[in-house]
Amino acid sequence: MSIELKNISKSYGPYQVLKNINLTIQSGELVTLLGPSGSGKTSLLRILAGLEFADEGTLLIHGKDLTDAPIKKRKAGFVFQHYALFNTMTIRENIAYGLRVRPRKFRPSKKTIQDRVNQLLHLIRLEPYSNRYPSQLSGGQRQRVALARALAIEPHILLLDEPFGALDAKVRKELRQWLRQLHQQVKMTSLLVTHDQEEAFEVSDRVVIINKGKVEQIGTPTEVYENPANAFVYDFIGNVNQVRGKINDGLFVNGNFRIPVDTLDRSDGIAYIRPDQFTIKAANNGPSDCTLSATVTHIHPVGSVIKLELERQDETQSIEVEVTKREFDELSLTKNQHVFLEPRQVKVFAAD
Ligand SMILES: Nc1ncnc2c1ncn2[C@@H]1O[C@H](COP(=O)(O)OP(=O)(O)OP(=O)(O)O)[C@@H](O)[C@H]1O
Repeated sequence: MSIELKNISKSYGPYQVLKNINLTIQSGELVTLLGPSGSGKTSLLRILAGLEFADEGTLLIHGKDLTDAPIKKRKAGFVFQHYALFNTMTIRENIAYGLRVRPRKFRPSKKTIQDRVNQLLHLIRLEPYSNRYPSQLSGGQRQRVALARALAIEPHILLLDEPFGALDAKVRKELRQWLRQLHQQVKMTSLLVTHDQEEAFEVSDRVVIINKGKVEQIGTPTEVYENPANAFVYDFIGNVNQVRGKINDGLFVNGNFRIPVDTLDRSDGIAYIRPDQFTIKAANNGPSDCTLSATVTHIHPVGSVIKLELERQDETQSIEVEVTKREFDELSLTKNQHVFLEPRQVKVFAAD
Protein backbone atom coordinates (compact mmCIF):
# COMPACT_ATOMS: atom_id res chain seq x y z
CA MET A 1 0.00 0.00 0.00
CA SER A 2 1.45 3.35 -0.97
CA ILE A 3 1.26 6.46 1.22
CA GLU A 4 0.99 9.97 -0.20
CA LEU A 5 1.23 13.09 1.92
CA LYS A 6 0.38 16.25 0.00
CA ASN A 7 1.00 19.76 1.33
CA ILE A 8 0.53 18.71 4.96
CA SER A 9 0.70 21.60 7.46
CA LYS A 10 0.02 21.58 11.18
CA SER A 11 0.17 24.22 13.93
CA TYR A 12 -0.18 24.02 17.68
CA GLY A 13 -1.44 27.48 18.61
CA PRO A 14 0.84 30.00 16.93
CA TYR A 15 3.62 27.45 16.45
CA GLN A 16 3.73 25.77 13.05
CA VAL A 17 5.25 22.32 13.50
CA LEU A 18 4.78 21.04 9.94
CA LYS A 19 5.14 23.20 6.85
CA ASN A 20 3.78 21.99 3.57
CA ILE A 21 5.10 18.43 3.70
CA ASN A 22 5.05 16.42 0.48
CA LEU A 23 6.11 12.80 0.59
CA THR A 24 5.24 9.64 -1.32
CA ILE A 25 6.14 6.24 0.09
CA GLN A 26 5.92 3.45 -2.44
CA SER A 27 4.24 0.19 -1.61
CA GLY A 28 6.65 -2.02 0.34
CA GLU A 29 9.16 0.75 0.94
CA LEU A 30 10.79 1.49 4.30
CA VAL A 31 11.23 5.25 4.65
CA THR A 32 12.78 6.99 7.64
CA LEU A 33 12.04 10.45 8.98
CA LEU A 34 15.33 11.73 10.33
CA GLY A 35 15.73 15.08 12.03
CA PRO A 36 16.76 16.82 15.23
CA SER A 37 14.60 16.86 18.33
CA GLY A 38 11.48 18.97 17.85
CA SER A 39 11.70 18.94 14.04
CA GLY A 40 8.17 17.51 13.69
CA LYS A 41 8.84 13.82 13.04
CA THR A 42 6.42 12.43 15.59
CA SER A 43 3.77 14.99 14.65
CA LEU A 44 3.86 13.76 11.07
CA LEU A 45 3.69 10.12 12.15
CA ARG A 46 0.72 10.88 14.41
CA ILE A 47 -1.10 12.52 11.50
CA LEU A 48 -0.51 9.42 9.42
CA ALA A 49 -1.77 7.23 12.26
CA GLY A 50 -4.91 9.30 12.77
CA LEU A 51 -3.91 10.32 16.31
CA GLU A 52 -3.78 13.95 15.07
CA PHE A 53 -5.24 15.69 12.08
CA ALA A 54 -3.53 18.06 9.66
CA ASP A 55 -4.75 21.67 9.38
CA GLU A 56 -4.13 21.57 5.66
CA GLY A 57 -3.22 18.97 3.08
CA THR A 58 -4.25 15.49 2.00
CA LEU A 59 -3.31 11.97 3.05
CA LEU A 60 -3.84 9.13 0.60
CA ILE A 61 -3.28 5.50 1.50
CA HIS A 62 -3.27 3.27 -1.55
CA GLY A 63 -4.88 6.13 -3.47
CA LYS A 64 -7.77 6.49 -1.00
CA ASP A 65 -8.28 9.85 0.70
CA LEU A 66 -8.01 9.15 4.44
CA THR A 67 -7.18 12.72 5.54
CA ASP A 68 -10.07 12.89 7.99
CA ALA A 69 -10.54 9.17 8.57
CA PRO A 70 -10.42 7.78 12.13
CA ILE A 71 -7.58 5.55 13.34
CA LYS A 72 -9.43 2.32 12.56
CA LYS A 73 -9.85 3.08 8.88
CA ARG A 74 -6.13 3.56 8.35
CA LYS A 75 -5.21 -0.02 9.27
CA ALA A 76 -1.86 1.01 10.69
CA GLY A 77 0.37 -1.07 12.93
CA PHE A 78 2.30 0.93 15.55
CA VAL A 79 5.44 0.35 17.51
CA PHE A 80 6.57 3.00 19.97
CA GLN A 81 9.72 3.51 21.99
CA HIS A 82 8.10 2.24 25.17
CA TYR A 83 6.73 -1.19 24.50
CA ALA A 84 3.19 -1.25 25.77
CA LEU A 85 2.91 -5.01 26.12
CA PHE A 86 0.33 -6.42 28.51
CA ASN A 87 2.29 -7.68 31.49
CA THR A 88 -0.36 -10.15 32.62
CA MET A 89 -0.46 -11.85 29.24
CA THR A 90 2.08 -14.27 27.81
CA ILE A 91 3.98 -13.39 24.64
CA ARG A 92 1.62 -15.60 22.64
CA GLU A 93 -1.43 -13.85 24.14
CA ASN A 94 0.08 -10.43 23.53
CA ILE A 95 0.61 -11.16 19.85
CA ALA A 96 -2.86 -12.65 19.47
CA TYR A 97 -4.56 -9.76 21.28
CA GLY A 98 -5.41 -7.54 18.28
CA LEU A 99 -7.11 -10.44 16.51
CA ARG A 100 -8.88 -11.84 19.59
CA VAL A 101 -10.59 -8.55 20.46
CA ARG A 102 -12.10 -8.10 17.01
CA PRO A 103 -15.91 -8.19 16.88
CA ARG A 104 -17.09 -11.76 16.36
CA LYS A 105 -18.02 -11.05 12.75
CA PHE A 106 -14.42 -10.09 11.84
CA ARG A 107 -12.60 -12.38 14.25
CA PRO A 108 -10.59 -15.18 12.64
CA SER A 109 -11.08 -18.71 13.96
CA LYS A 110 -9.00 -19.89 16.95
CA LYS A 111 -6.96 -22.07 14.63
CA THR A 112 -6.26 -19.17 12.22
CA ILE A 113 -5.18 -16.96 15.12
CA GLN A 114 -2.92 -19.67 16.47
CA ASP A 115 -1.32 -20.24 13.06
CA ARG A 116 -0.76 -16.52 12.60
CA VAL A 117 0.82 -16.20 16.06
CA ASN A 118 3.10 -19.18 15.37
CA GLN A 119 4.15 -17.63 12.09
CA LEU A 120 4.95 -14.33 13.81
CA LEU A 121 6.81 -16.02 16.67
CA HIS A 122 8.95 -17.68 14.02
CA LEU A 123 9.47 -14.34 12.24
CA ILE A 124 10.68 -12.63 15.42
CA ARG A 125 12.69 -15.71 16.37
CA LEU A 126 11.06 -16.05 19.79
CA GLU A 127 9.28 -19.40 19.47
CA PRO A 128 10.87 -20.85 22.63
CA TYR A 129 9.65 -17.85 24.63
CA SER A 130 6.01 -17.93 23.63
CA ASN A 131 4.71 -18.82 27.09
CA ARG A 132 6.82 -16.33 28.99
CA TYR A 133 5.56 -13.00 30.29
CA PRO A 134 7.02 -9.67 29.07
CA SER A 135 8.89 -9.18 32.36
CA GLN A 136 10.82 -12.38 31.58
CA LEU A 137 12.22 -10.96 28.33
CA SER A 138 15.03 -8.51 27.56
CA GLY A 139 14.19 -5.02 26.24
CA GLY A 140 15.19 -6.01 22.69
CA GLN A 141 13.04 -9.16 22.82
CA ARG A 142 10.08 -7.14 24.08
CA GLN A 143 10.39 -4.75 21.13
CA ARG A 144 10.39 -7.71 18.76
CA VAL A 145 7.15 -8.88 20.41
CA ALA A 146 5.73 -5.36 20.02
CA LEU A 147 6.52 -5.56 16.32
CA ALA A 148 4.91 -8.99 15.98
CA ARG A 149 1.83 -7.67 17.78
CA ALA A 150 1.66 -4.75 15.36
CA LEU A 151 1.97 -7.11 12.38
CA ALA A 152 -0.61 -9.60 13.70
CA ILE A 153 -3.56 -7.51 12.59
CA GLU A 154 -2.18 -7.50 9.02
CA PRO A 155 -1.92 -3.73 8.86
CA HIS A 156 -1.71 -1.86 5.58
CA ILE A 157 1.09 0.34 6.86
CA LEU A 158 3.60 0.07 9.69
CA LEU A 159 4.53 3.11 11.80
CA LEU A 160 7.60 2.91 14.03
CA ASP A 161 8.38 5.78 16.41
CA GLU A 162 11.92 5.44 17.80
CA PRO A 163 11.22 1.73 18.39
CA PHE A 164 14.76 1.05 19.64
CA GLY A 165 15.24 4.38 21.40
CA ALA A 166 15.19 2.97 24.93
CA LEU A 167 17.69 0.16 24.26
CA ASP A 168 21.45 0.13 24.65
CA ALA A 169 23.73 0.68 21.65
CA LYS A 170 24.65 -2.96 21.05
CA VAL A 171 21.05 -4.20 21.15
CA ARG A 172 19.97 -1.31 18.90
CA LYS A 173 22.55 -2.35 16.33
CA GLU A 174 21.37 -5.97 16.37
CA LEU A 175 17.72 -4.91 16.08
CA ARG A 176 18.49 -2.61 13.15
CA GLN A 177 19.90 -5.51 11.18
CA TRP A 178 17.01 -7.67 12.25
CA LEU A 179 14.44 -5.02 11.20
CA ARG A 180 16.07 -4.73 7.78
CA GLN A 181 15.87 -8.49 7.25
CA LEU A 182 12.33 -8.61 8.59
CA HIS A 183 11.27 -5.84 6.26
CA GLN A 184 12.73 -7.71 3.32
CA GLN A 185 10.59 -10.68 4.27
CA VAL A 186 7.28 -8.90 4.93
CA LYS A 187 7.74 -5.91 2.55
CA MET A 188 5.28 -3.79 4.50
CA THR A 189 5.04 -0.09 3.62
CA SER A 190 6.76 1.40 6.68
CA LEU A 191 7.61 4.77 8.13
CA LEU A 192 10.26 4.87 10.85
CA VAL A 193 10.96 7.91 12.99
CA THR A 194 14.42 8.32 14.44
CA HIS A 195 17.00 10.91 15.30
CA ASP A 196 19.75 8.30 15.02
CA GLN A 197 21.55 8.78 11.75
CA GLU A 198 23.24 5.39 11.73
CA GLU A 199 19.89 3.69 12.31
CA ALA A 200 18.25 5.66 9.48
CA PHE A 201 21.04 4.93 7.04
CA GLU A 202 21.29 1.27 7.87
CA VAL A 203 17.65 0.26 7.61
CA SER A 204 16.00 2.62 5.10
CA ASP A 205 15.28 2.45 1.41
CA ARG A 206 14.99 6.25 1.52
CA VAL A 207 15.55 8.90 4.15
CA VAL A 208 13.57 12.11 4.66
CA ILE A 209 15.61 14.81 6.37
CA ILE A 210 13.28 17.08 8.29
CA ASN A 211 14.14 20.29 10.11
CA LYS A 212 11.85 22.82 11.78
CA GLY A 213 8.80 21.19 10.21
CA LYS A 214 10.19 21.34 6.67
CA VAL A 215 11.55 18.64 4.41
CA GLU A 216 15.17 19.47 3.61
CA GLN A 217 15.94 16.47 1.41
CA ILE A 218 14.55 13.10 0.36
CA GLY A 219 16.83 10.44 -1.07
CA THR A 220 18.50 7.10 -0.61
CA PRO A 221 21.05 7.04 2.22
CA THR A 222 23.87 7.18 -0.35
CA GLU A 223 22.33 10.16 -2.20
CA VAL A 224 21.84 12.08 1.02
CA TYR A 225 25.32 11.33 2.34
CA GLU A 226 27.16 11.95 -0.91
CA ASN A 227 25.12 14.83 -2.21
CA PRO A 228 23.56 16.84 0.60
CA ALA A 229 21.04 19.35 -0.78
CA ASN A 230 22.00 22.20 1.51
CA ALA A 231 24.11 23.38 4.42
CA PHE A 232 21.72 21.98 7.05
CA VAL A 233 21.91 18.45 5.63
CA TYR A 234 25.72 18.64 5.30
CA ASP A 235 25.97 19.64 8.90
CA PHE A 236 23.40 17.19 10.21
CA ILE A 237 24.65 14.10 8.37
CA GLY A 238 28.07 12.84 9.30
CA ASN A 239 31.18 14.75 10.20
CA VAL A 240 32.16 17.70 8.07
CA ASN A 241 34.84 20.39 8.01
CA GLN A 242 33.51 23.90 7.52
CA VAL A 243 35.74 26.55 6.01
CA ARG A 244 34.25 30.04 6.23
CA GLY A 245 35.12 32.58 3.56
CA LYS A 246 33.84 35.07 0.97
CA ILE A 247 32.17 34.38 -2.34
CA ASN A 248 33.09 36.93 -4.97
CA ASP A 249 33.18 36.86 -8.79
CA GLY A 250 32.60 33.13 -9.00
CA LEU A 251 35.28 32.30 -6.46
CA PHE A 252 35.13 31.19 -2.83
CA VAL A 253 38.16 32.52 -0.96
CA ASN A 254 39.53 31.78 2.49
CA GLY A 255 43.21 32.56 3.09
CA ASN A 256 45.16 30.81 0.34
CA PHE A 257 42.29 28.42 -0.32
CA ARG A 258 40.23 29.26 -3.43
CA ILE A 259 37.45 27.23 -5.02
CA PRO A 260 35.47 28.18 -8.16
CA VAL A 261 31.70 28.39 -7.47
CA ASP A 262 28.66 28.62 -9.73
CA THR A 263 27.30 31.91 -8.44
CA LEU A 264 28.50 35.40 -9.24
CA ASP A 265 26.65 36.88 -6.23
CA ARG A 266 28.75 38.35 -3.46
CA SER A 267 28.18 36.84 -0.04
CA ASP A 268 29.75 35.09 2.90
CA GLY A 269 30.12 31.42 2.17
CA ILE A 270 30.95 28.14 3.84
CA ALA A 271 32.85 25.35 2.10
CA TYR A 272 31.94 21.86 3.36
CA ILE A 273 34.47 19.05 3.08
CA ARG A 274 33.98 15.61 4.59
CA PRO A 275 36.98 14.17 6.48
CA ASP A 276 37.14 11.19 4.11
CA GLN A 277 37.21 13.43 1.03
CA PHE A 278 40.84 14.56 1.20
CA THR A 279 43.86 13.27 -0.64
CA ILE A 280 46.97 13.83 1.44
CA LYS A 281 50.16 14.73 -0.39
CA ALA A 282 53.66 15.19 0.96
CA ALA A 283 54.45 17.78 -1.75
CA ASN A 284 52.08 20.17 -3.45
CA ASN A 285 52.13 19.31 -7.12
CA GLY A 286 48.44 19.98 -7.84
CA PRO A 287 46.71 23.33 -8.45
CA SER A 288 47.95 25.12 -5.32
CA ASP A 289 44.82 27.29 -4.85
CA CYS A 290 42.60 24.29 -4.15
CA THR A 291 44.95 22.79 -1.61
CA LEU A 292 45.21 23.35 2.12
CA SER A 293 48.65 23.43 3.62
CA ALA A 294 48.59 21.90 7.12
CA THR A 295 50.53 20.20 9.90
CA VAL A 296 49.53 16.91 11.52
CA THR A 297 48.75 17.55 15.20
CA HIS A 298 47.02 14.33 16.33
CA ILE A 299 46.78 10.78 15.02
CA HIS A 300 43.93 8.56 16.30
CA PRO A 301 43.72 5.01 14.96
CA VAL A 302 40.08 3.83 15.07
CA GLY A 303 40.04 0.27 13.75
CA SER A 304 40.74 0.21 10.02
CA VAL A 305 40.44 4.00 9.77
CA ILE A 306 42.96 6.57 10.99
CA LYS A 307 41.53 9.91 12.13
CA LEU A 308 43.92 12.82 11.78
CA GLU A 309 43.75 16.32 13.15
CA LEU A 310 45.72 18.93 11.27
CA GLU A 311 46.32 22.64 11.77
CA ARG A 312 46.25 24.88 8.72
CA GLN A 313 49.37 26.91 8.11
CA ASP A 314 47.75 30.00 6.56
CA GLU A 315 44.78 30.28 8.97
CA THR A 316 43.97 29.27 12.52
CA GLN A 317 41.77 26.30 11.84
CA SER A 318 41.97 22.64 12.59
CA ILE A 319 40.91 20.17 9.90
CA GLU A 320 39.74 16.63 10.46
CA VAL A 321 40.81 14.02 7.94
CA GLU A 322 40.14 10.29 7.75
CA VAL A 323 42.36 7.91 5.85
CA THR A 324 42.47 4.15 5.59
CA LYS A 325 45.20 2.33 7.47
CA ARG A 326 46.74 1.45 4.11
CA GLU A 327 46.91 5.08 2.92
CA PHE A 328 48.32 6.07 6.29
CA ASP A 329 51.08 3.44 6.07
CA GLU A 330 51.89 4.37 2.48
CA LEU A 331 52.31 8.02 3.45
CA SER A 332 54.28 7.13 6.63
CA LEU A 333 52.59 10.07 8.34
CA THR A 334 53.98 11.31 11.64
CA LYS A 335 52.99 13.97 14.13
CA ASN A 336 54.19 17.50 13.21
CA GLN A 337 54.62 16.49 9.57
CA HIS A 338 53.73 19.16 7.03
CA VAL A 339 51.39 17.99 4.26
CA PHE A 340 49.01 19.27 1.57
CA LEU A 341 45.32 18.41 1.67
CA GLU A 342 43.58 18.22 -1.65
CA PRO A 343 39.78 17.96 -1.30
CA ARG A 344 38.24 15.52 -3.75
CA GLN A 345 34.79 16.96 -3.11
CA VAL A 346 33.92 20.44 -1.80
CA LYS A 347 30.51 22.06 -1.72
CA VAL A 348 30.13 25.76 -1.06
CA PHE A 349 26.86 27.25 0.24
CA ALA A 350 26.14 30.90 0.93
CA ALA A 351 26.15 31.52 4.70
CA ASP A 352 22.76 32.54 6.07
N1 LIG B 1 0.20 18.52 21.40
C1 LIG B 1 1.10 19.50 21.25
N2 LIG B 1 0.84 20.76 21.65
C2 LIG B 1 1.74 21.75 21.47
N3 LIG B 1 2.95 21.59 20.89
C3 LIG B 1 3.27 20.36 20.50
C4 LIG B 1 2.39 19.24 20.64
N4 LIG B 1 2.99 18.15 20.14
C5 LIG B 1 4.22 18.54 19.69
N5 LIG B 1 4.39 19.85 19.89
C6 LIG B 1 5.58 20.66 19.53
O1 LIG B 1 5.80 20.46 18.16
C7 LIG B 1 7.20 20.39 17.87
C8 LIG B 1 7.50 19.13 17.11
O2 LIG B 1 7.32 18.03 17.99
P1 LIG B 1 7.53 16.52 17.52
O3 LIG B 1 7.27 15.65 18.70
O4 LIG B 1 6.77 16.27 16.29
O5 LIG B 1 9.10 16.56 17.18
P2 LIG B 1 10.10 15.34 16.99
O6 LIG B 1 10.92 15.68 15.79
O7 LIG B 1 9.39 14.05 16.95
O8 LIG B 1 11.00 15.47 18.29
P3 LIG B 1 11.72 14.31 19.20
O9 LIG B 1 12.80 13.71 18.35
O10 LIG B 1 12.28 15.10 20.35
O11 LIG B 1 10.66 13.35 19.59
C9 LIG B 1 7.92 20.49 19.21
O12 LIG B 1 8.37 21.79 19.39
C10 LIG B 1 6.83 20.15 20.22
O13 LIG B 1 7.07 20.83 21.43
